[in-house]
Amino acid sequence: MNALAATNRNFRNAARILGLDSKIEKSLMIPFREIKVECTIPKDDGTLVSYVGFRVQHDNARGPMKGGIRYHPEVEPDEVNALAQLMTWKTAVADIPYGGAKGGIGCNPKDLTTSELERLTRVFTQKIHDLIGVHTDVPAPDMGTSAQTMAWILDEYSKFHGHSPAIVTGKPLDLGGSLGREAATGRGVVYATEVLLAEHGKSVQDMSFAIQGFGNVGSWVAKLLHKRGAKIVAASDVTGAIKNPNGIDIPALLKHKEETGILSSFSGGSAMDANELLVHECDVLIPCALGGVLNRENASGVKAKFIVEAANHPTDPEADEILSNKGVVILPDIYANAGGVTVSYFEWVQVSATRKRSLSFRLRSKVKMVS
Ligand SMILES: NC(=O)C1=CN([C@@H]2O[C@H](COP(=O)(O)OP(=O)(O)OC[C@H]3O[C@@H](n4cnc5c(N)ncnc54)[C@H](O)[C@@H]3O)[C@@H](O)[C@H]2O)C=CC1
Ligand SMILES: O=C(O)CCC(=O)C(=O)O
Repeated sequence: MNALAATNRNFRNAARILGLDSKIEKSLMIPFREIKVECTIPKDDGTLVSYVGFRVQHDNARGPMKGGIRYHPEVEPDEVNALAQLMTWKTAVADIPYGGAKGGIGCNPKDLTTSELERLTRVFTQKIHDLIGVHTDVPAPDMGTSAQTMAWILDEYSKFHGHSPAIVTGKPLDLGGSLGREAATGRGVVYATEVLLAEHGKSVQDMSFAIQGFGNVGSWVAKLLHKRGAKIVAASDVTGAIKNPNGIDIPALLKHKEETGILSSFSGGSAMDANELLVHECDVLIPCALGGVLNRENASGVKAKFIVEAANHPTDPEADEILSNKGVVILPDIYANAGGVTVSYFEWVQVSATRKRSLSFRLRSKVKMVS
């Protein structure tokens, strides 16, 4: 199902349960602003290449709009709209004073060199700089982007508006980033999983896990679960999947991935088809990659008793219904993965407070010099 249709359907159901006024329901389904920009850059060999960049600002009733920037070939308007809407609900669930936004560029970052990625990020920032702002819309990393991407945005934005470290979160520590932001989404997923299992009289040590996606979120989830003594029986990324019924040695897998870039060639498990991971034998399935991966085609084959949505909207509404009928417990994305945006909020507050202190210090020094 189309990502926006799915998100709207879930929202309409929630609105009905809440007894939300139909006029408010309608206004919340229409985004505050949708931005679409052309981003043309010279590649390293001098040829020009054009991409389309998006930023959807969904709602700002509770505070500045907040959400990641994704670089992925499947980035398209409906998907970004859906993700922006989810950010509004997520910041409300986490009770942080933000609204929701999301952005992205339809590109494959793996096909671009570092300097091409830098040029693309800077051009995108030039196109949107007057529509984002420290108190209006604050981007962060998402799939295919990182602290480095945020540093480029910060630098480019600051050329127009003066040094503005609070314009992005998830930036490098040297530029005012927060300790723990990189791990925060995965850590939040693990805390949420522990609470969910405890409610069912279980603990992570008793359970077997399958993890789809081994990037920022998936690798932190795996690392932290493994540290707690959980058994991870399957893991995947875009290059393939591996399984080991006795539990994968996660630190060794992380090292292997860093050295080779290929998860499925790890000798501590046997390779399997990446799609198989979703229907692999396990107690808890944690999708940490793309949206819509659980759908009517594969939902009936899911063996897990619990699904923790670390990715955004990994379960489409048709799959939701099939899984619920099977008694599978699903922990929704807007709760399960809210650790990232929560630490982003702390980073934003810290850097804003530091900037205010340093401005008032500079002002006091000037007054002193004058007097
Ligand atoms: N980074 C963050 O702080 C947050 C991320 N999320 C969500 O978590 C998910 C993952 O984000 P990140 O880890 O940041 O992205 P990332 O770019 O660091 O990692 C994505 C991972 O997914 C894998 N992948 C891509 N296609 C796949 C496929 N077809 N099958 C299996 N694996 C595949 C990639 O190989 C990579 O390992 C996304 O849905 C994102 O929106 C949610 C909240 C915050
Ligand atoms: O940290 C942030 O501001 C946004 C994180 C994000 O994009 C998400 O939670 O999906």
